[in-house]
Amino acid sequence: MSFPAMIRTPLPYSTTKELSDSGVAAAAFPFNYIACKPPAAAADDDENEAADEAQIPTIDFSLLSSRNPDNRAQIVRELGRACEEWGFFTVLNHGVPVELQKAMMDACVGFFHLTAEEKEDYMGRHVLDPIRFGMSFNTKVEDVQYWRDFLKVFQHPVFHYPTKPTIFREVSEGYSRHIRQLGKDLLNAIWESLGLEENVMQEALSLESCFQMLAANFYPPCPKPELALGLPAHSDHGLVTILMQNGTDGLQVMHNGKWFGVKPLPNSFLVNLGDHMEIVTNGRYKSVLHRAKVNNKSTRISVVSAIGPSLDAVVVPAPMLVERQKRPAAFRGIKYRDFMEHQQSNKLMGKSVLDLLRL
Ligand SMILES: O=C(O)CCC(=O)C(=O)O
Ligand SMILES: [Fe+2]
Repeated sequence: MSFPAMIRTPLPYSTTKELSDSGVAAAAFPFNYIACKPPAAAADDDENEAADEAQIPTIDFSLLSSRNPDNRAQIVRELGRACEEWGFFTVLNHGVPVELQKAMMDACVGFFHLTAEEKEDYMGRHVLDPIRFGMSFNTKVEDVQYWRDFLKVFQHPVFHYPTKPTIFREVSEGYSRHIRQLGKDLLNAIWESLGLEENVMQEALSLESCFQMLAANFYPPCPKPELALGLPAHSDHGLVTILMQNGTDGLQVMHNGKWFGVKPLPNSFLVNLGDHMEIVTNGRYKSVLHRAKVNNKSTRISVVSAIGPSLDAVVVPAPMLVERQKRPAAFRGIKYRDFMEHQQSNKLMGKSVLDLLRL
């Protein structure tokens, strides 16, 4: 087995895009980007990646507003099953205009194509800063860097936007409103699937001032995709995450101990449950581990909307569920802001932050 030549000193590129565009990593792959074992040593992992065709649950969102109560009851049951068995599903007929999705994707592309100097305004910021650009996940604490640039923008309860490209403001304002409504409708159906009352949950999580963040991920072509990762295995911090991507695949979700490659259906959103869903349901609906692979052919872009409780909410397992499950609360409460800050300031590692709260 031959290892590629490796660079051991830090590289003078301020973004992953610049590094990819430069072509230097093709000649000598930078040592600090090696996140995976070389293929020959990773035979076990490869076996785990076999099952791409498996059916990820699909939810026809239009049935949630059906006049026929049997249709709604049926889809709520299906949603509950998808949450319980996968923590991950595809949403079809979601009502978000396809032109708006495309415009949002284009605005994100426009941002990543700004010069490194223009993006630098948003670099090196605190993890709770409402607009933040960076590479990898958190370069301050990581030994391994991930093959990714990102833009994170807080959109609710206060709407923020980067000033360039100028179209970003208008497009992301409309997109965030549609996605927030989709998220709220999904949450209400999820509460219903558990027999929880909408207004009780609304109050417990202060959902009128729910936190919403847009994270745009830019994974440029990587000359050694088998050695690098776009993002390592992790769960998201919020309640639900709603994801769209450009035409390039790379997302994998963990299901029954195996990695599943996700190939989204046209005009669909992928939804995964976050750690706060696991906390509030006392472990009944679990957050799902996922990761992003990279490839050596084309840039992959994912645009991810995280929807969570109010940043000031202290989330605990819903008392009604705890009572019904006849087992004690499995998590202690923490303010959502503190949870998020902790996750974003440390190395991204599986469910490491949620694990700290287990009782
Ligand atoms: O790029 C993807 O598909 C996943 C992104 C992701 O997991 C995240 O931003 O939290
Ligand atoms: Fe994620």
